[in-house]
Amino acid sequence: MSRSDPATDVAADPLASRRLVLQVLDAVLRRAQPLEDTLARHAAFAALDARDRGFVRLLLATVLRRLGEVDAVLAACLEKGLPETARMVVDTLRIGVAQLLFLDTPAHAAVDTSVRLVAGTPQDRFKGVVNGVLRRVAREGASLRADAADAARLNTPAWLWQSWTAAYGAAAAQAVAAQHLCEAPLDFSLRDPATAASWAAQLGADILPGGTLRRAAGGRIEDLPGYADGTWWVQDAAAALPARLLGDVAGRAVVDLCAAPGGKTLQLLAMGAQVTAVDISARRLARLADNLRRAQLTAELVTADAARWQPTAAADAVLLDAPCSATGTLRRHPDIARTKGPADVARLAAVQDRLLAAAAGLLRPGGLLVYAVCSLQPEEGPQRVAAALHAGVPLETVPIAPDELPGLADAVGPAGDVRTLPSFWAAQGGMDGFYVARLRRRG
Ligand SMILES: C[S@@+](CC[C@H](N)C(=O)[O-])C[C@H]1O[C@@H](n2cnc3c(N)ncnc32)[C@H](O)[C@@H]1O
Repeated sequence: MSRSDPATDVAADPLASRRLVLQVLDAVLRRAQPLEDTLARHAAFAALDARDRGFVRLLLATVLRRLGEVDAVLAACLEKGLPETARMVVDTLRIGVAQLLFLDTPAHAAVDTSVRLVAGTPQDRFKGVVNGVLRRVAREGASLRADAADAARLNTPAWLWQSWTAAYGAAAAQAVAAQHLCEAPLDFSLRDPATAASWAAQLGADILPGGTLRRAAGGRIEDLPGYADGTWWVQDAAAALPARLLGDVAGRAVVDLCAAPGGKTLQLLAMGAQVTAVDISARRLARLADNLRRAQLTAELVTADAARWQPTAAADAVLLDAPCSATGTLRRHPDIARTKGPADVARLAAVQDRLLAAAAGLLRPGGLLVYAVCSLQPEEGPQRVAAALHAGVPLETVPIAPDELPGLADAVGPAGDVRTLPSFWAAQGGMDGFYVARLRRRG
Protein backbone atom coordinates (compact mmCIF):
# COMPACT_ATOMS: atom_id res chain seq x y z
CA MET A 1 0.00 0.00 0.00
CA SER A 2 1.23 3.47 -0.77
CA ARG A 3 2.29 5.90 1.93
CA SER A 4 -0.64 8.16 1.12
CA ASP A 5 -3.30 5.50 1.61
CA PRO A 6 -5.27 6.53 4.71
CA ALA A 7 -6.28 2.91 5.35
CA THR A 8 -2.77 1.81 6.18
CA ASP A 9 -1.15 5.01 7.22
CA VAL A 10 0.06 5.33 10.72
CA ALA A 11 -1.15 8.86 11.35
CA ALA A 12 1.18 11.58 12.61
CA ASP A 13 -0.27 10.88 16.06
CA PRO A 14 -1.92 7.47 15.65
CA LEU A 15 -3.42 7.47 19.13
CA ALA A 16 -4.94 10.95 18.81
CA SER A 17 -6.82 10.06 15.64
CA ARG A 18 -8.05 6.75 17.09
CA ARG A 19 -9.09 8.42 20.36
CA LEU A 20 -11.14 10.82 18.28
CA VAL A 21 -12.71 7.85 16.47
CA LEU A 22 -13.67 6.37 19.87
CA GLN A 23 -15.32 9.62 20.98
CA VAL A 24 -17.26 10.04 17.76
CA LEU A 25 -18.31 6.39 17.73
CA ASP A 26 -19.66 6.76 21.26
CA ALA A 27 -21.66 9.85 20.21
CA VAL A 28 -23.12 8.07 17.16
CA LEU A 29 -23.85 4.69 18.72
CA ARG A 30 -25.00 5.70 22.19
CA ARG A 31 -26.38 9.21 21.73
CA ALA A 32 -27.68 8.84 18.15
CA GLN A 33 -25.68 11.88 17.00
CA PRO A 34 -25.30 12.19 13.20
CA LEU A 35 -21.74 11.40 12.13
CA GLU A 36 -21.14 14.45 9.94
CA ASP A 37 -22.50 16.90 12.54
CA THR A 38 -20.41 15.29 15.25
CA LEU A 39 -17.24 15.56 13.17
CA ALA A 40 -18.06 19.15 12.17
CA ARG A 41 -18.41 20.17 15.83
CA HIS A 42 -15.23 18.42 16.95
CA ALA A 43 -12.32 20.84 17.31
CA ALA A 44 -9.87 17.94 17.44
CA PHE A 45 -11.08 16.77 14.02
CA ALA A 46 -10.59 20.20 12.46
CA ALA A 47 -7.07 20.30 13.94
CA LEU A 48 -5.98 17.09 12.21
CA ASP A 49 -4.11 17.26 8.93
CA ALA A 50 -5.96 16.22 5.77
CA ARG A 51 -4.51 12.70 5.74
CA ASP A 52 -5.48 12.02 9.34
CA ARG A 53 -8.96 13.40 8.74
CA GLY A 54 -9.23 10.97 5.84
CA PHE A 55 -8.13 8.11 8.10
CA VAL A 56 -10.65 9.08 10.80
CA ARG A 57 -13.50 9.24 8.29
CA LEU A 58 -12.55 5.95 6.69
CA LEU A 59 -12.26 4.12 10.00
CA LEU A 60 -15.57 5.49 11.28
CA ALA A 61 -17.39 4.70 8.05
CA THR A 62 -15.95 1.17 8.01
CA VAL A 63 -16.89 0.40 11.62
CA LEU A 64 -20.42 1.74 11.07
CA ARG A 65 -20.90 0.00 7.70
CA ARG A 66 -19.57 -3.32 9.03
CA LEU A 67 -20.77 -3.12 12.63
CA GLY A 68 -22.81 -6.33 12.47
CA GLU A 69 -19.91 -8.36 11.08
CA VAL A 70 -17.42 -6.78 13.47
CA ASP A 71 -19.63 -7.59 16.47
CA ALA A 72 -20.15 -11.16 15.25
CA VAL A 73 -16.38 -11.64 15.07
CA LEU A 74 -16.00 -10.20 18.57
CA ALA A 75 -18.76 -12.41 19.95
CA ALA A 76 -16.95 -15.44 18.54
CA CYS A 77 -13.60 -14.37 20.00
CA LEU A 78 -14.63 -13.15 23.44
CA GLU A 79 -15.02 -16.02 25.86
CA LYS A 80 -17.43 -14.00 27.95
CA GLY A 81 -19.04 -10.64 27.30
CA LEU A 82 -17.54 -7.42 28.59
CA PRO A 83 -19.31 -5.48 31.36
CA GLU A 84 -21.59 -2.57 30.43
CA THR A 85 -19.03 -0.17 31.94
CA ALA A 86 -16.42 -1.34 29.42
CA ARG A 87 -18.09 0.31 26.41
CA MET A 88 -14.84 2.04 25.50
CA VAL A 89 -13.09 -1.34 25.38
CA VAL A 90 -15.80 -2.72 23.10
CA ASP A 91 -15.36 0.24 20.74
CA THR A 92 -11.58 -0.16 20.84
CA LEU A 93 -11.99 -3.79 19.82
CA ARG A 94 -14.40 -2.71 17.06
CA ILE A 95 -11.94 -0.29 15.51
CA GLY A 96 -9.18 -2.89 15.88
CA VAL A 97 -11.23 -5.55 14.07
CA ALA A 98 -12.31 -3.10 11.35
CA GLN A 99 -8.68 -2.21 10.67
CA LEU A 100 -7.56 -5.84 10.61
CA LEU A 101 -10.37 -7.31 8.53
CA PHE A 102 -11.50 -4.48 6.25
CA LEU A 103 -8.73 -1.89 6.00
CA ASP A 104 -5.60 -4.04 5.65
CA THR A 105 -3.92 -2.14 8.48
CA PRO A 106 -0.71 -3.99 9.42
CA ALA A 107 -1.46 -6.27 12.38
CA HIS A 108 1.20 -4.79 14.65
CA ALA A 109 -0.18 -1.27 14.14
CA ALA A 110 -3.83 -2.26 14.69
CA VAL A 111 -3.07 -4.37 17.79
CA ASP A 112 -0.52 -2.06 19.35
CA THR A 113 -2.56 1.14 19.00
CA SER A 114 -5.66 -0.60 20.38
CA VAL A 115 -3.81 -1.86 23.46
CA ARG A 116 -2.33 1.61 24.02
CA LEU A 117 -5.79 3.20 23.77
CA VAL A 118 -6.89 1.16 26.77
CA ALA A 119 -3.61 1.33 28.74
CA GLY A 120 -3.60 3.83 31.57
CA THR A 121 -7.38 4.38 31.41
CA PRO A 122 -9.85 3.15 34.03
CA GLN A 123 -10.22 0.10 31.72
CA ASP A 124 -6.53 -0.73 31.91
CA ARG A 125 -7.30 -4.23 33.21
CA PHE A 126 -8.73 -5.14 29.79
CA LYS A 127 -5.42 -4.56 27.98
CA GLY A 128 -4.76 -8.30 27.91
CA VAL A 129 -8.22 -9.03 26.50
CA VAL A 130 -7.74 -6.46 23.71
CA ASN A 131 -4.31 -7.85 22.92
CA GLY A 132 -5.48 -11.48 22.93
CA VAL A 133 -8.63 -10.94 20.85
CA LEU A 134 -6.98 -8.77 18.22
CA ARG A 135 -4.01 -11.10 17.89
CA ARG A 136 -6.43 -13.94 17.24
CA VAL A 137 -8.31 -11.87 14.66
CA ALA A 138 -5.01 -10.97 13.00
CA ARG A 139 -4.04 -14.68 12.92
CA GLU A 140 -7.33 -16.18 11.80
CA GLY A 141 -8.36 -13.22 9.65
CA ALA A 142 -10.57 -14.13 6.75
CA SER A 143 -11.80 -17.39 8.30
CA LEU A 144 -13.64 -15.32 10.93
CA ARG A 145 -15.46 -13.18 8.34
CA ALA A 146 -19.03 -13.83 7.28
CA ASP A 147 -19.64 -14.73 3.64
CA ALA A 148 -21.08 -12.00 1.44
CA ALA A 149 -24.76 -12.94 1.83
CA ASP A 150 -24.49 -13.19 5.62
CA ALA A 151 -22.48 -9.96 5.75
CA ALA A 152 -25.24 -7.94 4.10
CA ARG A 153 -27.78 -9.35 6.58
CA LEU A 154 -25.52 -9.00 9.63
CA ASN A 155 -24.73 -5.36 8.91
CA THR A 156 -28.40 -4.38 8.55
CA PRO A 157 -30.43 -3.62 11.69
CA ALA A 158 -33.35 -6.05 12.02
CA TRP A 159 -36.09 -3.42 11.70
CA LEU A 160 -34.70 -2.23 8.37
CA TRP A 161 -34.21 -5.75 7.05
CA GLN A 162 -37.79 -6.69 7.94
CA SER A 163 -39.19 -3.49 6.47
CA TRP A 164 -37.33 -3.87 3.16
CA THR A 165 -38.14 -7.57 2.86
CA ALA A 166 -41.83 -6.83 3.39
CA ALA A 167 -41.80 -3.90 0.95
CA TYR A 168 -39.52 -5.15 -1.84
CA GLY A 169 -39.06 -8.92 -1.33
CA ALA A 170 -36.16 -10.94 0.07
CA ALA A 171 -33.93 -10.79 -3.01
CA ALA A 172 -34.25 -7.01 -3.34
CA ALA A 173 -33.61 -6.48 0.39
CA GLN A 174 -30.48 -8.61 0.09
CA ALA A 175 -29.28 -6.62 -2.94
CA VAL A 176 -29.96 -3.30 -1.20
CA ALA A 177 -28.07 -4.39 1.92
CA ALA A 178 -25.16 -5.65 -0.19
CA GLN A 179 -24.93 -2.28 -1.95
CA HIS A 180 -24.65 -0.54 1.43
CA LEU A 181 -21.29 -2.20 1.95
CA CYS A 182 -19.82 -0.27 -0.98
CA GLU A 183 -18.76 3.35 -0.90
CA ALA A 184 -20.96 5.55 -3.09
CA PRO A 185 -19.40 7.09 -6.22
CA LEU A 186 -19.41 10.85 -6.77
CA ASP A 187 -22.28 12.13 -8.94
CA PHE A 188 -22.57 15.57 -10.49
CA SER A 189 -25.44 17.54 -12.00
CA LEU A 190 -24.46 20.11 -14.61
CA ARG A 191 -25.70 23.69 -14.85
CA ASP A 192 -25.71 23.27 -18.63
CA PRO A 193 -26.53 19.67 -19.60
CA ALA A 194 -25.37 20.38 -23.17
CA THR A 195 -21.78 20.46 -21.88
CA ALA A 196 -21.91 16.89 -20.49
CA ALA A 197 -19.35 15.38 -22.88
CA SER A 198 -16.78 18.09 -22.24
CA TRP A 199 -17.21 18.00 -18.45
CA ALA A 200 -17.19 14.21 -18.36
CA ALA A 201 -13.77 14.35 -20.02
CA GLN A 202 -12.47 17.02 -17.64
CA LEU A 203 -13.74 15.25 -14.54
CA GLY A 204 -12.82 11.76 -15.68
CA ALA A 205 -16.48 10.83 -15.30
CA ASP A 206 -19.03 8.69 -17.14
CA ILE A 207 -22.32 10.10 -18.38
CA LEU A 208 -25.25 8.16 -16.93
CA PRO A 209 -28.65 7.86 -18.60
CA GLY A 210 -30.49 11.04 -17.64
CA GLY A 211 -27.33 13.16 -17.79
CA THR A 212 -25.73 12.75 -14.33
CA LEU A 213 -21.92 12.53 -14.46
CA ARG A 214 -20.28 9.89 -12.26
CA ARG A 215 -16.73 9.20 -11.15
CA ALA A 216 -15.19 7.22 -8.31
CA ALA A 217 -15.24 8.88 -4.90
CA GLY A 218 -12.03 10.28 -3.46
CA GLY A 219 -10.14 13.53 -3.31
CA ARG A 220 -11.35 16.99 -2.39
CA ILE A 221 -14.40 18.15 -4.32
CA GLU A 222 -13.19 21.76 -4.07
CA ASP A 223 -10.07 20.84 -6.05
CA LEU A 224 -11.99 19.53 -9.08
CA PRO A 225 -12.24 21.67 -12.22
CA GLY A 226 -15.51 23.56 -12.45
CA TYR A 227 -16.22 23.63 -8.71
CA ALA A 228 -15.27 27.25 -8.11
CA ASP A 229 -17.66 28.67 -10.71
CA GLY A 230 -20.55 26.31 -9.98
CA THR A 231 -20.46 24.56 -13.36
CA TRP A 232 -21.68 21.44 -11.53
CA TRP A 233 -22.82 20.43 -8.09
CA VAL A 234 -22.63 17.11 -6.31
CA GLN A 235 -25.98 15.35 -6.52
CA ASP A 236 -26.73 11.64 -6.52
CA ALA A 237 -28.29 10.34 -9.76
CA ALA A 238 -31.54 9.45 -7.93
CA ALA A 239 -31.68 12.84 -6.18
CA ALA A 240 -31.64 14.49 -9.61
CA LEU A 241 -34.92 12.81 -10.66
CA PRO A 242 -37.61 14.75 -8.71
CA ALA A 243 -36.91 18.18 -10.24
CA ARG A 244 -36.87 16.72 -13.76
CA LEU A 245 -40.31 15.22 -13.18
CA LEU A 246 -41.84 18.70 -12.95
CA GLY A 247 -41.32 18.90 -16.74
CA ASP A 248 -40.78 22.20 -18.51
CA VAL A 249 -40.64 24.83 -15.77
CA ALA A 250 -38.94 27.60 -17.78
CA GLY A 251 -40.41 30.95 -16.74
CA ARG A 252 -42.70 29.29 -14.15
CA ALA A 253 -43.00 30.24 -10.48
CA VAL A 254 -41.75 27.18 -8.61
CA VAL A 255 -41.59 26.80 -4.84
CA ASP A 256 -38.85 24.49 -3.60
CA LEU A 257 -39.96 23.42 -0.12
CA CYS A 258 -37.30 22.04 2.24
CA ALA A 259 -34.73 23.30 -0.20
CA ALA A 260 -31.36 23.39 1.55
CA PRO A 261 -28.55 22.81 0.72
CA GLY A 262 -30.07 23.37 -2.69
CA GLY A 263 -29.24 20.63 -5.18
CA LYS A 264 -32.80 20.71 -6.49
CA THR A 265 -33.03 24.52 -6.34
CA LEU A 266 -29.97 24.69 -8.61
CA GLN A 267 -31.55 22.21 -11.01
CA LEU A 268 -34.82 24.17 -11.17
CA LEU A 269 -32.93 27.43 -11.78
CA ALA A 270 -30.83 25.77 -14.47
CA MET A 271 -34.14 24.66 -16.07
CA GLY A 272 -35.18 28.34 -16.23
CA ALA A 273 -37.68 28.44 -13.34
CA GLN A 274 -38.24 31.40 -11.01
CA VAL A 275 -37.60 29.69 -7.72
CA THR A 276 -38.59 30.49 -4.16
CA ALA A 277 -36.52 28.25 -1.89
CA VAL A 278 -37.95 27.66 1.58
CA ASP A 279 -36.17 25.95 4.46
CA ILE A 280 -36.63 26.01 8.22
CA SER A 281 -32.89 26.10 8.87
CA ALA A 282 -31.13 29.45 8.44
CA ARG A 283 -27.77 27.66 8.72
CA ARG A 284 -28.62 25.30 5.88
CA LEU A 285 -30.10 28.13 3.78
CA ALA A 286 -26.78 29.97 4.14
CA ARG A 287 -25.14 26.96 2.49
CA LEU A 288 -27.75 27.15 -0.27
CA ALA A 289 -26.93 30.85 -0.73
CA ASP A 290 -23.22 29.96 -1.11
CA ASN A 291 -24.07 27.33 -3.69
CA LEU A 292 -26.20 29.82 -5.64
CA ARG A 293 -23.42 32.42 -5.55
CA ARG A 294 -20.92 29.94 -6.91
CA ALA A 295 -23.29 28.93 -9.72
CA GLN A 296 -24.20 32.60 -10.40
CA LEU A 297 -27.88 31.76 -10.09
CA THR A 298 -30.53 33.65 -8.13
CA ALA A 299 -33.54 32.54 -6.16
CA GLU A 300 -35.74 34.07 -3.50
CA LEU A 301 -34.72 32.53 -0.17
CA VAL A 302 -37.18 32.19 2.71
CA THR A 303 -36.39 30.91 6.19
CA ALA A 304 -39.69 29.46 7.40
CA ASP A 305 -41.54 26.39 8.54
CA ALA A 306 -42.99 25.21 5.25
CA ALA A 307 -46.05 23.86 7.05
CA ARG A 308 -47.04 27.43 8.04
CA TRP A 309 -45.49 29.68 5.39
CA GLN A 310 -48.08 31.77 3.53
CA PRO A 311 -46.87 33.42 0.31
CA THR A 312 -48.89 36.13 -1.42
CA ALA A 313 -49.16 34.44 -4.84
CA ALA A 314 -50.03 30.89 -5.89
CA ALA A 315 -47.24 28.78 -7.40
CA ASP A 316 -47.25 27.09 -10.78
CA ALA A 317 -45.39 24.13 -9.28
CA VAL A 318 -44.05 22.92 -5.95
CA LEU A 319 -41.19 20.53 -5.24
CA LEU A 320 -41.43 19.06 -1.74
CA ASP A 321 -38.25 17.19 -0.80
CA ALA A 322 -39.51 16.35 2.66
CA PRO A 323 -37.36 15.73 5.74
CA CYS A 324 -37.19 11.97 6.23
CA SER A 325 -35.27 9.16 7.90
CA ALA A 326 -32.87 9.16 4.91
CA THR A 327 -32.55 5.38 4.96
CA GLY A 328 -32.05 5.58 1.18
CA THR A 329 -28.65 7.19 1.72
CA LEU A 330 -26.88 4.55 3.84
CA ARG A 331 -24.11 4.10 1.27
CA ARG A 332 -22.95 7.64 2.07
CA HIS A 333 -24.28 7.89 5.63
CA PRO A 334 -23.83 4.49 7.30
CA ASP A 335 -24.46 6.11 10.71
CA ILE A 336 -28.16 6.45 9.81
CA ALA A 337 -28.63 2.69 10.23
CA ARG A 338 -27.48 3.12 13.84
CA THR A 339 -29.06 6.46 14.76
CA LYS A 340 -32.56 6.13 13.31
CA GLY A 341 -35.36 3.78 14.30
CA PRO A 342 -39.06 3.11 13.72
CA ALA A 343 -40.04 5.92 16.11
CA ASP A 344 -38.22 8.42 13.85
CA VAL A 345 -40.12 7.13 10.84
CA ALA A 346 -43.45 7.55 12.66
CA ARG A 347 -42.53 11.07 13.85
CA LEU A 348 -41.37 12.12 10.38
CA ALA A 349 -44.48 10.66 8.72
CA ALA A 350 -46.58 13.13 10.73
CA VAL A 351 -44.32 15.99 9.56
CA GLN A 352 -44.59 14.78 5.96
CA ASP A 353 -48.41 14.77 6.21
CA ARG A 354 -48.42 18.39 7.35
CA LEU A 355 -45.96 19.43 4.65
CA LEU A 356 -47.88 17.65 1.88
CA ALA A 357 -51.12 19.40 2.85
CA ALA A 358 -49.32 22.76 3.05
CA ALA A 359 -47.63 22.17 -0.33
CA ALA A 360 -51.01 21.54 -1.98
CA GLY A 361 -52.25 24.83 -0.52
CA LEU A 362 -49.47 26.78 -2.28
CA LEU A 363 -50.47 25.67 -5.79
CA ARG A 364 -52.74 27.30 -8.32
CA PRO A 365 -55.46 24.93 -9.60
CA GLY A 366 -53.81 22.56 -12.09
CA GLY A 367 -50.33 23.24 -10.68
CA LEU A 368 -47.96 20.28 -10.26
CA LEU A 369 -46.49 18.97 -7.02
CA VAL A 370 -43.59 16.56 -6.89
CA TYR A 371 -43.23 14.84 -3.51
CA ALA A 372 -39.87 13.19 -2.80
CA VAL A 373 -38.10 11.48 0.11
CA CYS A 374 -34.68 9.79 0.23
CA SER A 375 -36.14 7.03 2.39
CA LEU A 376 -36.63 3.34 1.72
CA GLN A 377 -39.45 3.17 4.24
CA PRO A 378 -42.89 2.89 2.59
CA GLU A 379 -44.37 4.77 5.56
CA GLU A 380 -42.59 7.89 4.29
CA GLY A 381 -43.32 7.33 0.60
CA PRO A 382 -46.45 5.81 -0.95
CA GLN A 383 -48.24 5.66 2.39
CA ARG A 384 -47.96 9.44 2.80
CA VAL A 385 -49.37 10.13 -0.64
CA ALA A 386 -52.20 7.66 -0.02
CA ALA A 387 -52.89 9.28 3.36
CA ALA A 388 -53.04 12.77 1.80
CA LEU A 389 -55.47 11.62 -0.90
CA HIS A 390 -57.54 9.75 1.67
CA ALA A 391 -57.64 12.83 3.92
CA GLY A 392 -59.11 14.91 1.09
CA VAL A 393 -56.06 17.06 0.35
CA PRO A 394 -57.09 18.56 -3.04
CA LEU A 395 -54.59 16.62 -5.15
CA GLU A 396 -54.80 13.94 -7.83
CA THR A 397 -51.95 11.77 -9.06
CA VAL A 398 -50.28 12.46 -12.39
CA PRO A 399 -48.64 9.13 -13.24
CA ILE A 400 -44.99 9.19 -14.28
CA ALA A 401 -44.38 7.30 -17.54
CA PRO A 402 -41.45 4.86 -17.69
CA ASP A 403 -39.95 6.73 -20.67
CA GLU A 404 -39.60 9.86 -18.51
CA LEU A 405 -36.76 8.13 -16.63
CA PRO A 406 -34.00 7.03 -19.03
CA GLY A 407 -32.46 3.75 -17.91
CA LEU A 408 -34.82 3.48 -14.95
CA ALA A 409 -38.08 2.21 -16.40
CA ASP A 410 -38.13 -0.48 -13.66
CA ALA A 411 -38.26 2.24 -11.02
CA VAL A 412 -41.75 3.27 -12.14
CA GLY A 413 -44.51 1.40 -10.33
CA PRO A 414 -47.97 0.45 -11.65
CA ALA A 415 -49.46 3.57 -10.03
CA GLY A 416 -46.97 5.81 -11.87
CA ASP A 417 -44.85 6.64 -8.83
CA VAL A 418 -41.08 6.10 -8.64
CA ARG A 419 -39.10 3.93 -6.26
CA THR A 420 -35.34 3.77 -6.72
CA LEU A 421 -33.27 1.30 -4.71
CA PRO A 422 -29.55 1.54 -3.89
CA SER A 423 -29.10 -1.70 -5.83
CA PHE A 424 -30.26 -0.15 -9.12
CA TRP A 425 -27.32 0.33 -11.50
CA ALA A 426 -25.31 -1.75 -9.01
CA ALA A 427 -22.51 -2.45 -11.45
CA GLN A 428 -22.03 1.30 -11.90
CA GLY A 429 -22.06 1.98 -8.14
CA GLY A 430 -25.78 2.08 -7.28
CA MET A 431 -27.88 5.10 -6.39
CA ASP A 432 -29.76 6.58 -3.46
CA GLY A 433 -33.10 5.07 -2.52
CA PHE A 434 -35.76 7.66 -3.37
CA TYR A 435 -39.52 7.69 -3.52
CA VAL A 436 -41.09 10.23 -5.90
CA ALA A 437 -44.74 10.92 -6.69
CA ARG A 438 -46.26 13.54 -9.01
CA LEU A 439 -49.59 15.14 -8.17
CA ARG A 440 -51.78 17.94 -9.48
CA ARG A 441 -53.82 20.50 -7.54
CA ARG A 442 -57.49 19.88 -8.18
CA GLY A 443 -59.50 22.91 -9.37
C1 LIG B 1 -33.88 16.24 2.43
S1 LIG B 1 -33.28 17.78 2.98
C2 LIG B 1 -33.51 18.76 1.56
C3 LIG B 1 -32.47 18.59 0.48
C4 LIG B 1 -32.64 19.62 -0.62
N1 LIG B 1 -33.97 19.61 -1.19
C5 LIG B 1 -31.63 19.47 -1.73
O1 LIG B 1 -31.98 18.98 -2.81
O2 LIG B 1 -30.48 19.85 -1.52
C6 LIG B 1 -34.59 18.31 4.00
C7 LIG B 1 -34.58 19.77 4.40
O3 LIG B 1 -35.82 20.03 5.04
C8 LIG B 1 -35.63 21.09 5.95
N2 LIG B 1 -36.82 21.11 6.80
C9 LIG B 1 -37.16 20.25 7.78
N3 LIG B 1 -38.36 20.57 8.30
C10 LIG B 1 -38.80 21.66 7.62
C11 LIG B 1 -39.96 22.46 7.69
N4 LIG B 1 -40.93 22.20 8.55
N5 LIG B 1 -40.06 23.51 6.86
C12 LIG B 1 -39.07 23.79 5.96
N6 LIG B 1 -37.95 23.07 5.87
C13 LIG B 1 -37.82 22.01 6.67
C14 LIG B 1 -34.31 20.75 6.60
O4 LIG B 1 -33.73 21.89 7.18
C15 LIG B 1 -33.53 20.21 5.40
O5 LIG B 1 -32.74 21.22 4.85
